[in-house]
Amino acid sequence: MQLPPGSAFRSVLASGNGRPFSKWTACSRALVNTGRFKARTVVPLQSSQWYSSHAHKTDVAIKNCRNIGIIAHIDAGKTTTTERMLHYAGFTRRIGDVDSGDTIMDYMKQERERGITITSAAITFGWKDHRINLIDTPGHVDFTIEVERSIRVLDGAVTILDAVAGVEAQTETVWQQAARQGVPRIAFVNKMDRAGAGFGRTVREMRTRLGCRPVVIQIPLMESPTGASGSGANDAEFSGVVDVLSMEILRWDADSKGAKVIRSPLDPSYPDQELYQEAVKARVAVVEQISALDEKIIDLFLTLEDHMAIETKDLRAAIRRLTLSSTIVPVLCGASFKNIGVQPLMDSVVDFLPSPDERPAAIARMPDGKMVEIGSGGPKERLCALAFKVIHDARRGPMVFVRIYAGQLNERAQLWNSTTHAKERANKLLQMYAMDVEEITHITKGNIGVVLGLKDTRTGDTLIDAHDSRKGLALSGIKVPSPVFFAAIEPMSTSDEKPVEEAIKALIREDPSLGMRIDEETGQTLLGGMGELHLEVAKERLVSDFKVNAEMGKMRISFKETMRGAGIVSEVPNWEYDREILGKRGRARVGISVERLEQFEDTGDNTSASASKVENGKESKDSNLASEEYEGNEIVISLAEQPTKSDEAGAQSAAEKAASTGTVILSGSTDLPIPAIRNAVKNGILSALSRGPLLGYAQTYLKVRLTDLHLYGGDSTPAAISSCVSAAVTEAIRLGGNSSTKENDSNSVLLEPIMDVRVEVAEKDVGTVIGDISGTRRGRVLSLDGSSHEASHEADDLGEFNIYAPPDPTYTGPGASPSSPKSSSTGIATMADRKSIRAQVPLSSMLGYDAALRALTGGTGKFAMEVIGYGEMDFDRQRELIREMRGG
Ligand SMILES: Nc1nc2c(ncn2[C@@H]2O[C@H](COP(=O)(O)OP(=O)(O)OP(=O)(O)O)[C@@H](O)[C@H]2O)c(=O)[nH]1
Repeated sequence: MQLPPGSAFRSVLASGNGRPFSKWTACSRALVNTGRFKARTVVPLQSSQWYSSHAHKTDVAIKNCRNIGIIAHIDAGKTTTTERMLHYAGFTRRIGDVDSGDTIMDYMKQERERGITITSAAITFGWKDHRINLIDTPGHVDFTIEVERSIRVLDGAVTILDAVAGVEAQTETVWQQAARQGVPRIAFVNKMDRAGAGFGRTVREMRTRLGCRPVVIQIPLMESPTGASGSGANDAEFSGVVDVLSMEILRWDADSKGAKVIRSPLDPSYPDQELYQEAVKARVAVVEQISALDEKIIDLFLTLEDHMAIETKDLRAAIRRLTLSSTIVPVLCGASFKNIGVQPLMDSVVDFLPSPDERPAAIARMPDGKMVEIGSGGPKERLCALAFKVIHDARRGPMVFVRIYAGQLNERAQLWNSTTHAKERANKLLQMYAMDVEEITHITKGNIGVVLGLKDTRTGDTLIDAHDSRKGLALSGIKVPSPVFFAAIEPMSTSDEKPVEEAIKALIREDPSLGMRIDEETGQTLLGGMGELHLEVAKERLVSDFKVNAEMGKMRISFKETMRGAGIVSEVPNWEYDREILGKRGRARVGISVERLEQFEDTGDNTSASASKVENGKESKDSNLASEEYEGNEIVISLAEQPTKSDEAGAQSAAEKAASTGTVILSGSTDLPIPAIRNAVKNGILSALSRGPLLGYAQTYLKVRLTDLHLYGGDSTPAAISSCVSAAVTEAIRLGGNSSTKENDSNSVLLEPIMDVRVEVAEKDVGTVIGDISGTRRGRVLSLDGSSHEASHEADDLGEFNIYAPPDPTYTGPGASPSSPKSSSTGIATMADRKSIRAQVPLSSMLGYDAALRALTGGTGKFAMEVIGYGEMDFDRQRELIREMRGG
């Protein structure tokens, strides 16, 4: 399948599971919306290490900050684990229960109703003198930008896996998102109490399906409640963990709801010798795995010559080093629901995940186009913050979640939004806790907080000090994919039109992956989104949160258009525009060239491979100051004024330089400054690209270059320049296209969204599912069982890394350790003998796939998918679609 190079984004789209993703909720928003918002009312809860340590104060040393997120598959236990974290950190008096819907995180209406996470935010709690900012990463794939934006501000991630289900399709997807952004990860294998739990199998799957180096630092403790015969007993249950670094047994006191952790040494005299021997085996494995990767440990090992003699602190320090560099992934286990294993997980967050200053410096683009590092300039560095989330609050206005990359943000600071070029004022600063909201005076570097009072700041914008001269400084923001679905939003009456439009704008400010445009033919307002659920929720929010009267029409796929034939260049060297606009003459003359960008063959390499291709492209474009990317198009406007006549030699060399760099020397006369002209040219190009000639869809994969510009003094207003450029671009596209390959009377072609699909099915269903994908659904199967995936993962060279995975006592399905002693009658084998199919399929063929897959697999199949770009539609489908859309 051909995917042109501009397919820069990879947005997650839809889940193949009847029930969508996570419930971990934007408690901040919920608190506000439900009147639980209590500024200045932080009530210290008793026995909290957090309050006693004062780690919640805003001035916690940066080395003691952790900005982390939990990434997981649906139902893996994210909410359950988070509730325990907050409780054990002393931030909630009681543990909320997911199943009765009374968790801290479960307030937002749509989330309660649908049981999913819609928005993401951050809450702060303390653990062992550290301040942990837990940033929500919603799992539902329709809310892709939520995931991207939270991963963008994370310094580290906890991946929760379900011990019964193992690595699932969606785990892979979110894992890859974190991997693409180089976020260090630790793993927690949850639900170890369930029959069919397979810790060892899950660890092996991490190696084969996630392509990482899992290092097991805990093994499950299985004990008989009757105290019968240790871990080998038939009635053995999950009762704790063995810390193989410290060689200790950890049990949780049920009376204190797991708040008390009881540690006891595991030494050669321990009665359950089977457990002791397994723990020794695990520790030996850790030492061997780490010494192959870390010089300090190999040196220690060569000196001590004993795997058991290397001290815990040395091992932990090495694991930290290797986790920070994303070389290994430490693996822990537990059962959050049974209050087992959460505190060591919190310790691991502190011990193994990076502080903000241990992460590579953030990169920002200076107004002159140069890329610079932000945050490495010491304490005096000026403020630079990224707005990573906007929540609309009816009473207080927008709440903007920011992460500070440099300097400090003070209450009442005058700010400059260098993305929208607008002045802003930080009226109030807030810190969000589990149950409370605290008003604070400042937010320091590396930290996360909420700003009130910002009027025009949107998700992804960069904020700097109002007096900073770097006015256009932009942190590499969150890439916003263009919507792949749209639906008409119909106000109920004319008096509802304005409120509906305003409400949609507010929604888009919160969630830039929504889009709005007006259909020129019907005059309808079209709302675009990343999935059917995404649009449905947006519509519901319009009605319930914004109280507007509107209905939503049928959802449709958002196609794109482009010039037919890769590499084709179409030029309009002299496009003259001379028209009256509102009684005033408008004139300009431009030269434009439009090139259809090269296509590349997506080999089905893992996402990171394709993403890196695009990233490389972006880097090279970034170094060309005149070039910008818009929705897969490249726009090149390099403009220079005419050199003055008095400097003939200078004029000549400037002209030569301009010719060699492709810079256009402005001719004619004008009073407009170059930036204003450039802006007018850009607007003209964007206007032409926003509607294609076939069905009016946005155009993509085009490189549009300004090749000439002549202005006629006062007649060449910005509006005249834009209109002239727009008409020239449209003409170039009309003339372009490869006539030798065109199958109809147009030089343009329709493009459709192409999905990267991961399907998990039982082995017996593989043939049927593959047949369906490659037949009816017009898809291309890339791999079976993640083989190509593994080869191209971030950890390309996993070398001779030997996996250690303990036996799985309650599991005997395929993939179980040979020594697994017991069998399971839970039907889990069907889950475990599953195969993973990876394919590329047009989105239009994936509509309703959830039900179809269930029917094909007797309800056991699962899938996840993300958009990887747009592919050319075949001629018959294009003709059919055009006929349908144009009404015959
Ligand atoms: N047996 C068992 N069940 C658990 C455990 N942890 C979570 N659960 C259950 O698993 C289900 C999902 O847990 P959640 O905490 O809601 O998982 P989540 O990842 O937040 O789920 P979504 O928000 O739906 O994506 C609930 O019914 C929990 O009670 C565990 O350790 N053991």
